[in-house]
Amino acid sequence: MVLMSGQRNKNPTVEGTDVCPMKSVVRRIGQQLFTALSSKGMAMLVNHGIAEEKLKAVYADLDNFCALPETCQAQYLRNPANNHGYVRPGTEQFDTSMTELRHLFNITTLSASSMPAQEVPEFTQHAVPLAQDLTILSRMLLQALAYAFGLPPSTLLDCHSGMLNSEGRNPSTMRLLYYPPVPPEDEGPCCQDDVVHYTRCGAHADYGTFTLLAQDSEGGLEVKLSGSDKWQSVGHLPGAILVQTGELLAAWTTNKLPALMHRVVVPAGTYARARGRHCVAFFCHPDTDAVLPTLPLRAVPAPAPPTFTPHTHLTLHHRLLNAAHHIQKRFRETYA
Ligand SMILES: O=C(O)CCC(=O)C(=O)O
Ligand SMILES: [Fe+2]
Repeated sequence: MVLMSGQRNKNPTVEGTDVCPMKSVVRRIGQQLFTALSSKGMAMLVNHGIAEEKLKAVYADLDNFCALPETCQAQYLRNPANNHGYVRPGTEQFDTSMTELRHLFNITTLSASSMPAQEVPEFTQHAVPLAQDLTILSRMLLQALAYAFGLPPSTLLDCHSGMLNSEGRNPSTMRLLYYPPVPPEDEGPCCQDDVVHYTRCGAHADYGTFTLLAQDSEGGLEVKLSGSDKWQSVGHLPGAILVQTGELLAAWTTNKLPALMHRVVVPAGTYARARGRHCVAFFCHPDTDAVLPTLPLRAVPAPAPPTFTPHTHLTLHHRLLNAAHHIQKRFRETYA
C-alpha cells in the first residue's frame, strides 16, 4: 500500500488489494490502513479489483426499482427484523431538522426470494456478485487490521464469519443508495418556516466495524477528519473505495481508530442539484454472538481529540454484551 500524498484533498490512499494477496501485502496494507484510520478516520482503497461496471450496473438497477409504482415497491419494504429491503426517502433520518432525500435498498441476505427479480430482472445477478466482492474485500481488510493490531490474521475474521451468509447471525449489509434531484423549494431563505429544507444525508458515524463506500462522481460527501471540527468535502478519485471507521471499531480500539463523522450535502448550483447521485455502502459488522477479543494495541501516537464520543453502552467494560444491541439502538433512533 502507498499513501498518495499528492492526491486531491490529501485523503490517505491504500493500494494493492487483489482478491488473494500475499501475506506480506496484507501485512503492509494493515500497517498503512491502521496509520490512515488512526490519523484520519478514513482511507481510500485503489486497485481493489472491483470493476466500475459492476457499480454502474447496480446503480441502473436501483434507478429501475425507484421508478416502479409504489404498490410494487411496497412488497420489498425494509423488514425491521433483518434490516433487508427498500427504504423510502425521508424514512431513515440522521438530522431531524431537514428532510433527507434518499432511496435505500439494504441487502442483508442474498437469497433470490428477497430480491425484486420479477420487476428488475437483472437486480439479483448484479447485486449478489458485488456483495460477494465487497465481503471478500472486507475479509482481507479484517486480516490486514489483525496484523496491524499484532493479532493472528484470522482473529477478526473469526468474529465476522457470518457476513451476508448467515441469515440473521451477522448484521453486515450492502446498501444501494440513490439520491434524487433536489426540488427547488429549498432555495428559499433558511429563516422561512414554511420552506422545506432538504439534505441528502444528515451527519452521523456508521455503527459497525468499518464501512466500504463506492460513489459516483456527483460529489456532496463531506467528512470530519479525526481531530478536526471542520467539514471537508471528499474529492472524487475515480474507482476508489473509501474505508470509514465505524462506532464499534472506535469503541473496541478505545478510540485509537476514531469513528468517521460524515454527511452528504446538496451540491451548490441549479445544475448539480438537478442531478441524482448514486453510491454503494458495505457496512461490515461482527457476528451478533461474537466475543470480541481484547486488542493488544501497540504503542500508537497519542489519539487526537475525538470528534466522536463513543456511546457509553459501548465502553470497553460493556462491549461484549452490547455490540449487537448497539445496532438495534441506532436503528430505533434513525428509522421513522
Ligand atoms: O451516500 C454516501 O456517500 C454516504 C451514505 C451513508 O453515509 C450511509 O448510508 O450511512
Ligand atoms: Fe454512513
